Amino acid sequence: MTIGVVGAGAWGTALAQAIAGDGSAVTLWAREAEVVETVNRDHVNTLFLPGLPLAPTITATGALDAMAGHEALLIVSPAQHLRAMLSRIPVGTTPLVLCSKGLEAGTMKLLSEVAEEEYPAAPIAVLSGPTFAHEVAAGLPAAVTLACADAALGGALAARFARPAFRPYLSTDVVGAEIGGAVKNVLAIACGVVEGRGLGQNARAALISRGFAEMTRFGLARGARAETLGGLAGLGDLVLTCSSTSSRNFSLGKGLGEGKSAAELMADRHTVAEGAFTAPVLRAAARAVGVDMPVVDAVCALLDGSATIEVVVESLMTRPLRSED
Ligand SMILES: NC(=O)C1=CN([C@@H]2O[C@H](COP(=O)(O)OP(=O)(O)OC[C@H]3O[C@@H](n4cnc5c(N)ncnc54)[C@H](O)[C@@H]3O)[C@@H](O)[C@H]2O)C=CC1
Ligand SMILES: O=C(CO)COP(=O)(O)O
Repeated sequence: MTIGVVGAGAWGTALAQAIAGDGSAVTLWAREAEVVETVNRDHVNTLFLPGLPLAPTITATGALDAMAGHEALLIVSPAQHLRAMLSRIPVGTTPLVLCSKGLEAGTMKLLSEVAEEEYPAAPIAVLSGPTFAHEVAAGLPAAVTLACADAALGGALAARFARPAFRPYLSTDVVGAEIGGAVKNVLAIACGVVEGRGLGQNARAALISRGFAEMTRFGLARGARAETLGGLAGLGDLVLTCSSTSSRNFSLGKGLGEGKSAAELMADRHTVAEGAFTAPVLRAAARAVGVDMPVVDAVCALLDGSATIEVVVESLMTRPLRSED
């Protein structure tokens, strides 16, 4: 099965590197000419994954036409660019493995719904889980959820991607795998705020736990399975990104906690903090299905500057007492 990877940010590059780990050829589409040049000439992605030597069997291209003819395509564009990217690729019936995390602004759609709209004949899979790109690219052990409604295709893709240090677990719950990855980015911002403002380890653990309750409520309302949300793509990724400044979302929250504005923190960044884009979409999507997500609401208020951290913390802590489930 020949593999193409669309999007040469940190994650697309790390996935190409993992797949090329057994000597496989991988085609990597990059938007930036500098990335195409340095990957092909020096076997390094200077812009998004500097300092990590890449396999020589990775060939970068700036031509989307070159992505035709692969047996599977991994799509790793930022969520808000995914539809536009897909519309420019000759996909046809090629299986698409969605590796981005987010919801589409405007439509509130899951990325699998966007892909299905663009290419109704292409089978869709989702690869998601606790995976900092630099660790995967360095060959450190990691495990992911590989979700595909067609279990046989999911199994074939998982077998193609599995490496001694990269272990996919199978699922048929595409919706659950996607919702886990999209929601955890927003919750990671909240945990970063706790860190930046010095609100303590207890508050962070409470946020992870109550945030997971929100993820579960929303996920179940949208048809996800509880086991998926409690697995690698949900709880696993939530724990990872809520605990480390290696997470761009956590770091964004930390900056907010230190008193900087979202506009200041988002200006000039060339890497993506998906949670900032997902938060208002998720708030609207949750309201549309009648699900209460107070932590997500709080993150939205901090991002748009409509409430201070003190107000947000007080309102979370003084909500009417309720049962935990
Ligand atoms: N970095 C990580 O550790 C992981 C990232 N992801 C997800 O992968 C997706 C991509 O993130 P990264 O690879 O980290 O990106 P990145 O932050 O390293 O790089 C930014 C990416 O955005 C692309 N981009 C910028 N403007 C664009 C436009 N107008 N149209 C299309 N593409 C554009 C750039 O070419 C580049 O590929 C995100 O959804 C992220 O949540 C998932 C797992 C791990
Ligand atoms: O999704 C990720 C790890 O699984 C990466 O998290 P950040 O986008 O917050 O860096």
